Amino acid sequence: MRKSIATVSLSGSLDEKLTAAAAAGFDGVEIFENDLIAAPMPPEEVRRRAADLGLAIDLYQPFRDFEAVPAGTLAANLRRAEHKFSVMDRLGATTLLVCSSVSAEAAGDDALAAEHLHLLAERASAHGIRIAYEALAWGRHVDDYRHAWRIVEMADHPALGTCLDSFHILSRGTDPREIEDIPGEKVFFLQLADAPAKAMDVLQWSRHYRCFPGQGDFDVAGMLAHVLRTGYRGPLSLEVFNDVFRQADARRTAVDAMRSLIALEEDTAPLLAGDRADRVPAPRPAAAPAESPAILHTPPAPVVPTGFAFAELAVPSDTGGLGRLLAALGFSRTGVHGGKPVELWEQGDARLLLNSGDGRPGAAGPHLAAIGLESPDPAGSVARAQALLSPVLPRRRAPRDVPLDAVAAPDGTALFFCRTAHPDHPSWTDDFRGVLDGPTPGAPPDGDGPGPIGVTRIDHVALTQPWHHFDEAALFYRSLLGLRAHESLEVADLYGLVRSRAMSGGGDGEGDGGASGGGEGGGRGVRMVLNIGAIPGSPQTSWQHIALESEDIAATARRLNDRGDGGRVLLPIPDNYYDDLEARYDLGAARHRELRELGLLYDRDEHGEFLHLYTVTVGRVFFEIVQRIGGYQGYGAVNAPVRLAAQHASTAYDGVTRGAGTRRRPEG
Ligand SMILES: O=C(O)c1ccc(O)c(O)c1
Ligand SMILES: [Mg+2]
Repeated sequence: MRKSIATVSLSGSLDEKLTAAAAAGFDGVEIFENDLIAAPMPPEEVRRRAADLGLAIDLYQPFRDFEAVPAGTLAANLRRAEHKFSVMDRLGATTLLVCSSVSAEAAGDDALAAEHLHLLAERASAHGIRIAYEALAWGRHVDDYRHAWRIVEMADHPALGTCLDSFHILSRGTDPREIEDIPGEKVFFLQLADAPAKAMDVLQWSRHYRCFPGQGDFDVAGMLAHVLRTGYRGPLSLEVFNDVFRQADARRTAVDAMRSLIALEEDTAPLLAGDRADRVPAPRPAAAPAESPAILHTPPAPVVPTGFAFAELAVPSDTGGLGRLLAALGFSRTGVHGGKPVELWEQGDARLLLNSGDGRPGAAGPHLAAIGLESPDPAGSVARAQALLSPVLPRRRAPRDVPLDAVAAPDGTALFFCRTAHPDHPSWTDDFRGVLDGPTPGAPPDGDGPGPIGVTRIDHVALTQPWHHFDEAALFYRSLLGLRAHESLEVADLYGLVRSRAMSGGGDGEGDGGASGGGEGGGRGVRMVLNIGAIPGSPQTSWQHIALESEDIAATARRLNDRGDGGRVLLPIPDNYYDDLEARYDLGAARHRELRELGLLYDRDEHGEFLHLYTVTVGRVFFEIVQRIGGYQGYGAVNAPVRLAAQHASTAYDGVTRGAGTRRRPEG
């Protein structure tokens, strides 16, 4: 369907807004009056500029406090309207949004409101203009779309219709099903916005917290399906008042906005496809056939990753402290790239790349630069990513390298789509045939490392997003990879509150813990966690981490401690944590003692239990080792505050000594 965006949703001058909307592929815009008033261009030039950019001006808005007023005010309001009509003539805009009155002068008199709107529509039609009447959720007398529609119906003028706005409908919990009682040709406009669930004044909620569909808690797709069943075929237009978007880069916001509409169409299509023929309204003269879900454009289907191929860490110049940490954690250096300073480290099916040639300038030590995802169809993954407007990275990194498909996530992380060691597809691991320049650090002279500790695979990867790009990133990863988003959590840090959202998918046992394995490539799917990053200048740190799976974490922890590595590389957990754990759960004295001695953290959910431990941090990165027992679905978020506090107490790891401020740990 045609896609539009209100200029109020983007930052900058009117010209910057139009440019950004066009660059992101929008077909049209709603011009918000304040944006025009403040613009140095006359309306004719705005019209030309929009036309040059290929943008239609689909709506001019808002016209406020018009209806059901005393006679004197009505005369003044009609005069005001005539001025707007002439501005619209100059702009070439043919639909004016009138929002329900908030004025104390307005009467709660539907017949009077209808009479006045009829008058307005009559004046508008002389200019070839249509009036779209919208119920604001905080309108003085009209705050419900059904009420606005009753008045429009009563006014009965061909140039008068209604404007539906998902925020006003869904914020108040109004039943959206009655939308289907409105004839599609009387829905003159459709505005879409999502919002996070909040118990607050609806006007403040609307003006500050709206977000793009898929980024909040509303069922926007469900509402859109109702609207499309009326036969409405006008634009899908985003009208998002949001404090962050008002400040953010307009071009980036516009891409985020477009991605959200593409994903919304995709989410809505199956709702319409399920329509029975007898539920589809008879086609109305002015409307396109309603039975065709093909009106919704859908991108290539997601190729859900079946697992992690690798995680790539950028390290400043030599692998140093991080290499020693990996060796202590039982990884072996098994290969080096033929043409670049990139090492492959492995343990079980967990593969890590240490790239010392790709440090981002100014990056504070090692950071997670790329994620390799196992894809049953790497080309399909890239096609999906492109359809969702993610930049595709150059396909071949060097002439001899195995071709690897990769795209850039909004946070700069590169996502590679891999087919590891599969007969039909070249494997990226073939690039790692270079000659190692010595044994794994910490290894005996002839050995390849101090030896594995039972790590089997990457369980999940946690990325930190700048606070103002969190919703964008969550929508990106979820829609691109076809993952299911879990509930948003808040975790207390010593110096802040970390918002955290997990997403997962692609496992054979998805939804029941994914513990069964099997499937293509033994895929158990991917789990990712997005955490909100620190506000610049805050002592909170934007850590990233890689969680590794062990099938027997107690044995893993014991092995680390027995060889003296535990005390060096593990994050110490305070005794207070274990005292509290004993109060919360009765796991038996022996088990409590073991958890305390080994420094393991514990959680459980309705599916099973979770045991985990953390390493110290190198640069921005640390590792977690986890064991999921019986299909536990979470991430141990309840323990994150203890981890964050311990991390603040522990200084950066140099590969030799543990940081200051740490406390005793059994050394085996
Ligand atoms: O917040 C407002 O005033 C406002 C104005 C116009 C709209 O379409 C709307 O949804 C809200
Ligand atoms: Mg609106």
